[in-house]
Amino acid sequence: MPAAQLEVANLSAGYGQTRVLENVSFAVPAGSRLAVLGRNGVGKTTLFATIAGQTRLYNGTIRLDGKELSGLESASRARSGLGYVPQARCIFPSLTVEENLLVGLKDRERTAIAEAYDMFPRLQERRRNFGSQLSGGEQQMLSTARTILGKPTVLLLDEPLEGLAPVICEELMAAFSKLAAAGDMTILLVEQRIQSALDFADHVLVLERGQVAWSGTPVELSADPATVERLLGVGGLH
Ligand SMILES: Nc1ncnc2c1ncn2[C@@H]1O[C@H](COP(=O)(O)OP(=O)(O)OP(=O)(O)O)[C@@H](O)[C@H]1O
Repeated sequence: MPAAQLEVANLSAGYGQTRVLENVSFAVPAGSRLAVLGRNGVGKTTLFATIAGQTRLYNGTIRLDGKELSGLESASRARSGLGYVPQARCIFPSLTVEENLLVGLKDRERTAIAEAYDMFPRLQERRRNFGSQLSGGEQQMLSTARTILGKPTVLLLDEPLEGLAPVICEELMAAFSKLAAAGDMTILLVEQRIQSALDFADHVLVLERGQVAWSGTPVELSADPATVERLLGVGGLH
């Protein structure tokens, strides 16, 4: 399946009575890469969790290639093509790397695992290790690989670089870029490492207090240090 377009319109969502997102709208063209940035607590994770069906939606629509997702359970959204790699790396610690990969596959061919190993050769080297024995970076690779084996057409990556060493960050970002270049997935990335996100993305959305505060290209954002300082709180990006 080719990459899909994601359209979010007038989205308001939160947890119970707590409203976090207010009237968020944006569209991500098929095959493109969107970075979602913002200070801590502005609602980035809530946005991804809402798209994935894991929060309370008060209002709005979420369309994947025109198909409305908002009434569907999380599992149905995944079957419709939505891949979600949450901030908390989702792996089974007591299963081996290979067993972790097989869990999602059910009756699909095992050959799909070769694609995961091709993307993350480290996982092949460690295929007999338990999830609990992996480094943070390897856990992120495994969590991402498990989602990708579901062949999503839109992929949400929530802070994949959190807590990882620079060399592992580079390895992961190179793998994500390769994935994006293959054209099968539209990728949305939440990341605190702003420069890595800007290097990756072709469009940027900045949230502030649950609303879209800025939208444009990485070049436009990099050229606007006042906006960067105001919305992201960093004095220059390098
Ligand atoms: N399960 C929850 N129940 C109630 N409030 C929550 C819950 N999860 C998050 N929040 C609140 O929602 C707001 C947005 O949090 P969210 O995690 O979406 O922000 P974020 O931009 O991803 O932050 P960070 O960069 O720190 O991960 C915060 O005020 C947070 O306290």
